[in-house]
Amino acid sequence: MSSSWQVSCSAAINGFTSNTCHSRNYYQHSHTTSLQSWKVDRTLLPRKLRKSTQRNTSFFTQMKFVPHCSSDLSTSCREELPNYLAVDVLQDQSNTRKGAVRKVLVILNPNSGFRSSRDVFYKKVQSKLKLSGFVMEVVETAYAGHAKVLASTVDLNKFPDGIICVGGDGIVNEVLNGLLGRDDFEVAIRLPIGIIPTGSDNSLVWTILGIKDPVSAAIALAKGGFTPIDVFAVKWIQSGVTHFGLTASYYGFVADVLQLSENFRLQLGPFRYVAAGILKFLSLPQYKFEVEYLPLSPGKNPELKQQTEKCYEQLSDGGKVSWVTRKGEFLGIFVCNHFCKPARGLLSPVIAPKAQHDDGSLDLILVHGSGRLKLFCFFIAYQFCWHLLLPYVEYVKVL
Ligand SMILES: Nc1ncnc2c1ncn2[C@@H]1O[C@H](COP(=O)(O)OP(=O)(O)OP(=O)(O)O)[C@@H](O)[C@H]1O
Repeated sequence: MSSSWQVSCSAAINGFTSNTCHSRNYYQHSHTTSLQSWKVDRTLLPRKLRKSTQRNTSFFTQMKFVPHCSSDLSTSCREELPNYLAVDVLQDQSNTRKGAVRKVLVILNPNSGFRSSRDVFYKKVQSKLKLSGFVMEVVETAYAGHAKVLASTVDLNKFPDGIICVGGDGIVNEVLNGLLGRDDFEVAIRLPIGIIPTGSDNSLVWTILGIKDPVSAAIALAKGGFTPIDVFAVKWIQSGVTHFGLTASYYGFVADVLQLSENFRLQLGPFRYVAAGILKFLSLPQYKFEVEYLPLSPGKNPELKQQTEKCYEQLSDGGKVSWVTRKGEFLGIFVCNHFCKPARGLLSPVIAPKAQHDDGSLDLILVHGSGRLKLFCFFIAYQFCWHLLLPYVEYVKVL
């Protein structure tokens, strides 16, 4: 069986954000057959959108996205961002200045993580947001995909200041895809997305802003500001379906684990990943992929020279950048938009230590080979962030 997909990165997000090292900000592609053959056809539209002037101050992300048009991307994204006034989270609501009122839709997933979203939001977060001027309409998701439907149909005029997601990376990803799937996506993508992390992992918030508890997230939201984040797109060529993401796209072992883990969500909650990992490890299939990628030219960023050297040698003559092909057995392929730091775990290792969430490129990690021993060594090394030193691991920045 073969599948083909295309990745394009044609946008950036300003503000804060959405997740995954696990996640659903990441796309999970996997097969359960013993031998997998995938054709990977990736196109990354290289323009970076301008960033918010207020950075790293909140969980609000504001997207500016122009899909599939590299030429006019920069001009299409020059509009000024809404100016979020910083307010004191402790101020009394009666003193809230005119203009500081922020009307937002809150999408709450009651099933996220340990299913504590309701408790966390109503007991610890809501009052703080109210005090800082948020006027909220709260909708609880009733089924998987509900957040996407809400984001794709919401009246943008009713909630001009954004959507706050109370949940994990999956909910954020649904909102992202809902907004980008609208007919008026060019307007919708300017809507900020905020996150109150109550999910299993919330890698996006943790990685990019260093915040993992909901109260800190609420305070960050109250303070205002944006964090720019690139958006990448994964297009399944055969079906024509496109998914957007902020965190990563996984293929091979990790993708299979994420997929399998969904079977244990109800029983195990966040511990489902460990159970699925052990099961998949014990029944490890062989994964065979054909990957084509466009390495980032070292000329564009001298600091990246070392990282891309290996691949750059393979580029064609005349300074013309060409695709690099890798074919064979892989334990896994990671395509990361940020360095992917899991919010849980003792050592908090990162998968792609050089990945930047706002640099207009993706970091590709190819784990060559097959077999449990190699996989075990990879994950042990990963715990100490030594995995890139392994001879069968290739790391390259790609467009
Ligand atoms: N009411 C619901 N019932 C069942 N599934 C839901 C419901 N609401 C949302 N979902 C699904 O649950 C998925 C996971 O939700 P979410 O990301 O909030 O939590 P999580 O998986 O615990 O956290 P993380 O994504 O950080 O690991 C979402 O992608 C969504 O499709």
